Order: sequence, then C-alpha cells, then structure tokens
Amino acid sequence: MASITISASFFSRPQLQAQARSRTQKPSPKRNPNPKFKPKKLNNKFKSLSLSSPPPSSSSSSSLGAQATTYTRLPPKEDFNFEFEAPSSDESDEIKLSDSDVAKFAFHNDSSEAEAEMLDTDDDDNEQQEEENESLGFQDETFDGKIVDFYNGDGSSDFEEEGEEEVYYYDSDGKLINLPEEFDDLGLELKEKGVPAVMRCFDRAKIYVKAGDGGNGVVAFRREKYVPLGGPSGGDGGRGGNVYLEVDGAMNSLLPFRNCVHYRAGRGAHGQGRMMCGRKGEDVVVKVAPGTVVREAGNDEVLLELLYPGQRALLLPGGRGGRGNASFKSGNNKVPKIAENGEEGPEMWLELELKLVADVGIVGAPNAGKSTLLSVISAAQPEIANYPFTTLLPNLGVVSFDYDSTMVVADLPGLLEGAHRGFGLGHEFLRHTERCSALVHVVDGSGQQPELEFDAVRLELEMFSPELAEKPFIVAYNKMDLPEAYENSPSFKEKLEGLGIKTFCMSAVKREGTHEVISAAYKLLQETKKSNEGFKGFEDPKDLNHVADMVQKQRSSSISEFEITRDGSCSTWYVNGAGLQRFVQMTNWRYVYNSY
Ligand SMILES: Nc1nc2c(ncn2[C@@H]2O[C@H](COP(=O)(O)OP(=O)(O)OP(=O)(O)O)[C@@H](O)[C@H]2O)c(=O)[nH]1
Ligand SMILES: [Mg+2]
Repeated sequence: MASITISASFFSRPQLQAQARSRTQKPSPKRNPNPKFKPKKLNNKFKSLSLSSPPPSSSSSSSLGAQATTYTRLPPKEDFNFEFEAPSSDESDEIKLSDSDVAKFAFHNDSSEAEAEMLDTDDDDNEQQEEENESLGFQDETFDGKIVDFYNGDGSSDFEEEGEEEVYYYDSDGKLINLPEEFDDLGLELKEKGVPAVMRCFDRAKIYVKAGDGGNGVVAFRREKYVPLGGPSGGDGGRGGNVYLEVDGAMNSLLPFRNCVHYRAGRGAHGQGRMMCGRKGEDVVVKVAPGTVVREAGNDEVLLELLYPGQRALLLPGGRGGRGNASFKSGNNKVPKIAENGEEGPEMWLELELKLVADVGIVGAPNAGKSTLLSVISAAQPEIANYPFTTLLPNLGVVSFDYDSTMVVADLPGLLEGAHRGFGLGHEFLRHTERCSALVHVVDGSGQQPELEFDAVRLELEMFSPELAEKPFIVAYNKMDLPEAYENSPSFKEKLEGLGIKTFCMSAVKREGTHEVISAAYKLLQETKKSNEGFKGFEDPKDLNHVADMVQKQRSSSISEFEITRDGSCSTWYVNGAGLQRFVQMTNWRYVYNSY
C-alpha cells in the first residue's frame, strides 16, 4: 500500500508548481559549448536537501515559534521505511516538537494511479491536477508560503522519479558520452552525504601526503692529472624532504584543503662526482587549524591530535639518500662499481577532522537566539536572522571579562529533534562541542512549548554522545522581552530548577540578563578546569613525532624478515617483507656488480 506524506516548508504553491514543471521537462541532449567544462553528474534524488530560502520575516511572535521547528531538509531515507500514520499524540511517546508547530498532512492512498495522476505536472494536466488538489483540500491559500513535498513509502519523491533531470557528460571534443550505469550509483552515493560541500569541508578533509624520495648515489672515479688511480669518488644522494603538520592559530576551519589535496615534499638531489653529496629535498609543512584530529584514511585509530597554535609534528620522514660508490670502498673492494638508489619517501592518505577548541558551546533549537547571544557577549558578528538555520557553520567568539580572564565561546547551528538521524544540520557540528568544558543551552521562550524544545534538544545531545550530555550546562531562557516568553518563564524556571538545572532568563536582543548567563558559564568553566587539572592530553611535544618513528621503524626492518606465499592458480611464489622490498627498491640494477 503506497502511502504519501506531505510535509510543509517555506515555498509557496506557485513555486511548487514551477519546481515540479522544471523537473519534468527533459532537456534535449546538447553539445557542450565549452568542451573543457565537464558538467558533474547530478542526481535529482537529493536535490531537495538544499536549504530552502528564508521566508519573509514576520514580526508576529507566534510565527517565531513555528519557524523555529520547521524542517528545512529532507529526512533520512530510513525514516520512510515504515508506513506513515496520521500524527496522533497518544500513539507516540516520543517528544515531537514538529507536531506542535509544523503543519503536517498524512494520508494513505491505495491507488498508485491516483498518486500518479496527482503528481503529473505536465502542462496539459495542470488543470486536472488543480481540480484534484482542490478535491483533496489543497487550496493555494492554505499553503501559506510553504513547500509541499510528496514522499512515497520508501522515502523517494515522486517528483524525482517522474521528472528526473538528465545530465550529460561530454568528452574533451564536446561529444556526448554514455556513461555506464555504475556512475549513477556513484552519483547517488555522493549526493547521499546530504551536506553541501562547503559545510562538509569546514571540519573534515582528506589529503594525500608524500615525503620526498632520497636522491640516488652515483658511481664516479677521481680523474686528475698526476693522480693515478684516484679511487672512487661518487657522492651520496640527498635525503628527501619531510612532511610536517603544524597548527596555525589563524586558521579556524579545514576549508583550505578543498583547493589543495596533494602535498608532496621535494626529492633529494642526486650525488655527484668529487664526493659531492646531493642537496636535501624541500620539506612540506601542512598547516591545520587548532583542534585537528588526524587519522590514516580508512583507519579509525587517531594518529595525532593537534590542539595548540605552534605545535608541529613530523609526520613522514623523507627517504634516505642512496649511497655513492665512495661509501662502498673497503679493504676487499677498493674499486666498487656500485651505488644505491634513493629510498622512496612514504606516502599516506590522511583524514583530518576538526573539533573546535572552544571553552563553552552554545546549543539550542534553531532560531532560539544563540547567535544573538554570541554577538552580545563577544566581538563576533555572526549572521542573525529570523529563520531557522541562519547559522550554517559554527562561529567562535572570545569573551573577555578582563585581561586575564577570557574564554572562547562557540555558537553552533541549531539542533532539531532527530538531529542524530540526520535531521537539520546540528548533528554535523555537534562534535565541536566535545572539546567544550561547559554548554549554554538557549531556549526560545516565545515558542509554543519551551519545555518540549528543551527536552528534545537534550535528548539529541544524549543520542549523539552520552559524554556530551554529561557536560555541565546552564539554561538561558531567551526572548523575555516578548509577553508570551515572560508569562511562561516562571513555570519553566520552576520546573528546571526543580530538576537541579541552573536556569537564567534573558533578552539577548535587549542585552538584559546576558551578563549573568555568561558569568555563570565562566564559573562553570573554571570549576570544570579545576577538576580536570591532572589531565594533560597530547601537550607533550615529544609525543608528536611518534608517527614518523613508527614509519621509520617499519622501514628499518631486517632484510631477513620475510614471508613466502604461493599462489596456486598461477604457480607463482611471492616473497614479502618490508626490509626486502626496500633493499630491492634501493638497489641500482644498472650496475652489474650490484647483482653479485
Ligand atoms: N524579541 C527577541 N528576539 C530575539 C531575541 N534574541 C534573538 N531574537 C531574534 O530571534 C531571531 C533568531 O536569532 P538568531 O540569533 O539568529 O537565532 P539562532 O539560534 O542563532 O538561530 P539559528 O542560527 O538559525 O539556529 C532573530 O530575529 C533575533 O533578532 C530576544 O531576546 N528577543
Ligand atoms: Mg545562529
């Protein structure tokens, strides 16, 4: 039985129709006017994930609450794997912020034909569709500036199925290319991440690092007038450049890694005659933001945690330079005709994850006034507007009480009920609160049910990580200048204080009560710092070179440590060993003596 859910958002009815029409129109394949530009494969399935444009701001206080809980993003697919029932308060124990504020319509439609008819947006059928919509009770005016999306039982939208936009690939000559079907899956996978690239790259990056190869040693002999049998004089190759990771205090995101992914240190110069050794390769210093966690790609183990500006870690040591023939001179062999290749520098794909280093994190539902609070207590100027998800990326501000006492406060994107399952944006950035010592939970007092809003956000924090929920926090009941918030404040405060939660009332806009909130947060921070005094973490700079030590240890393993395996299918024997591989790679097989 196919079921359809209609959820409300910001777009108007005429906009909806325009959107549906544009999706159903199949463009005729065109030649790419710019052959160099290769359009990316877009999959329309997840187009509706993009943030909706802000609605015109409303001065009415009731609409503030309503907007604060409007879902602006497509819920995750799993959520549609069950059949929807009309929302009913007695059926669900879960706290549903959305139920109170967001207009939600759910109905069952057994006939797939009727469904197809309703969603048919061809020009010819527009009239018919309007009639049908009217019969279902959907009048233009009733939508009141909100978008309506139609979802099937599996979470896919009929718009997407009916009018999937076709995107074409062109080769460098501008010819149309037919891509194999696997590319569709790939496109889908990429889209399923569901977060715009700029937001994904804010605190996550994947980079490639490679230390420089060592320079080759050479075979050379001294030839000079009046110096017969001058002897071997081939110099060693230079060492390859190292790869360092350094914390740059001026950086506060990993966005620069969007433009630059590959970091290769320079290779060492080759040795020369007259015992001249090669120059060392140039080092590469990869700058990261304070609070960056480094892992090897595909491995969950944390390699490094870089917290403080100026910290520098040697990640990959450069390859050793190959020895020239002068280095092989001995009593037995006075004329060695052998030299080594430079050692190859190690390489690695790294996953960087930024967890902002803030002392206090401001959390709360969208539109609660978090950014307003940050703008009032610090010099930060975050964007403030009367619609949910104004803040898309975390903002940092420094609150200074006097020269000695300062603290860094982070304003995070709003949290929605279900954030841990992919609703809204907040869960993407909740990891930034993991490093905070205390939290300020801002509650929108003008909302219809501030208690439910509070409970839902607390639940989200718990679902994301139990440690996060255990962090000390205070509650800031905001928008006291509005009558409805003022009226509800005594009961809200009483309820929370009954639970032992410190609650402050404030009006961020009027700057009333904000000082008390931030002083209480500072006090909480000091208490937490005192109790954590024993913990030093990764502060010891000696710790930071352990990755390079590990790589070095692996490289210097003995040549006699190897494993022999046989592949029966092709009657091949394999000899595997790190020391052996390095030996083979560094041997210069061009010199015949090397093979003896
Ligand atoms: N009346 C009144 N309005 C407030 C107060 N604090 C914030 N607002 C308004 O509430 C709206 C949302 O404020 P923001 O600071 O952007 O809210 P936010 O929690 O950062 O919202 P997101 O970033 O979308 O999660 C803005 O229009 C503010 O002017 C207040 O104390 N009183
Ligand atoms: Mg904000």
